[in-house]
Amino acid sequence: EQIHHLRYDVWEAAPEVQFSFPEMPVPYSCAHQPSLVHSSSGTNQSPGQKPDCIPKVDIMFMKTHKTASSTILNILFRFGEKHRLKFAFPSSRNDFFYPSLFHRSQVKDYGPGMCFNIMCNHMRFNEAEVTAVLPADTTYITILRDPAELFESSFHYFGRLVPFTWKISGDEKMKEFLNDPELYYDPNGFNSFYLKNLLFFDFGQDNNLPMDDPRVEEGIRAIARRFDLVMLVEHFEESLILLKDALCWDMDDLLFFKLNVRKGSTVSKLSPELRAKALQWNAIDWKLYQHFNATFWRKVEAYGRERMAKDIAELRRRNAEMATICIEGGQAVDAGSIHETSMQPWQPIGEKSIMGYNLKANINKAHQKLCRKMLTPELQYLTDLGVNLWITKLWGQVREILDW
Ligand SMILES: Nc1ncnc2c1ncn2[C@@H]1O[C@H](COP(=O)(O)OS(=O)(=O)O)[C@@H](OP(=O)(O)O)[C@H]1O
Repeated sequence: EQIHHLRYDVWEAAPEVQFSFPEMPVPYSCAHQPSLVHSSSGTNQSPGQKPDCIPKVDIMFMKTHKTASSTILNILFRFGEKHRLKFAFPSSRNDFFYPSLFHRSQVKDYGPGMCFNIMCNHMRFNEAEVTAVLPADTTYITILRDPAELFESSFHYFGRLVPFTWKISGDEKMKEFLNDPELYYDPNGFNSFYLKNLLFFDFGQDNNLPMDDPRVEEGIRAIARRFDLVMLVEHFEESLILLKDALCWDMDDLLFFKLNVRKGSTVSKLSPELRAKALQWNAIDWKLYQHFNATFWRKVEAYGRERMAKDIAELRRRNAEMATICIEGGQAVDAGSIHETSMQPWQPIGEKSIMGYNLKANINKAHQKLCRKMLTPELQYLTDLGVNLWITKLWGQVREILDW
């Protein structure tokens, strides 16, 4: 949930300032290690983990759009707090000036040689700049979603920020668009990337390439080379178990509630025909998804199907237990029914479709803090972690005044 249109109004109005820094690679982690030393003594090991398995704390999470990435962010925020890690955050807003390509100068408090452990906010990926900020052995992770579902979600969430959609008539705008995309789509149109190959664009690639352009394959290969783990929304729990394995984490670290979920009535059903059209329209993302779908299942295979099933059952049991402990009514509710403003998620323009949670009253002391963190939406959590989101807040206030 972002404020991308402001990028142009506020930031692009002034020429973009790109500082140049002396090259100073970050050779090793700067983590505070007490809790890790503790776990390496074997007292905090998950069953099935090697005794010398020390949690990895240097992590780059490429936060793609509409891919359950806010749920993963919440997991990373809690992990970072638990181990007192240093986040490379943006300043003044919740993304690294998306959709401009990432540059190290966008990192809050950045200076040459500075060491950060976790980078996880929305950005347009730019490998050379990202690797300049993080330790050399950082683990790179990301998540993809079926491009038809992603397109549907993005059309709902960002459609109004893409001016060429304004001329689409009727109630079923997405269907209308997919029936003849070329009639409406303008590759140079403002915010057009939200509606074509958004994943490929997020990875810093050109989302308008024809399929036979060699840069499509090259782009996919570059992502495969850089990322250690590519998760899939459709197999979210399997993805988390693979994450636990890749990072030597505990099951405790994976507990989550689904965040940024839309109410069912605002999800447009994709008929098989419409789904085929959405995949054809987002053909690069479909190729990307298929590639990493294959590597994903090879990883599951290597992990062991039975072991995976056992771990998923355990994760589900633990999550259900947490829902009973933390959530009033045990599930997400519409924005209008959320009592605390600090639990209100950011909404798309002109909508109140994103659901949120109410904390249970009288949660036992041992769980109070964890429950609140698990249910706190991204913007509020970022503020709690010390990011001053003045641009985001200003935009929120403008919207309130205009009743958007
Ligand atoms: N755990 C889990 N499993 C499966 N799906 C999940 C999960 N958590 C969130 N979601 C769905 O992800 C969509 C929100 O994605 P993001 O948080 O990445 O959105 S954003 O780009 O940060 O705005 C949003 O999809 P839509 O509801 O289709 O819009 C969420 O419902």
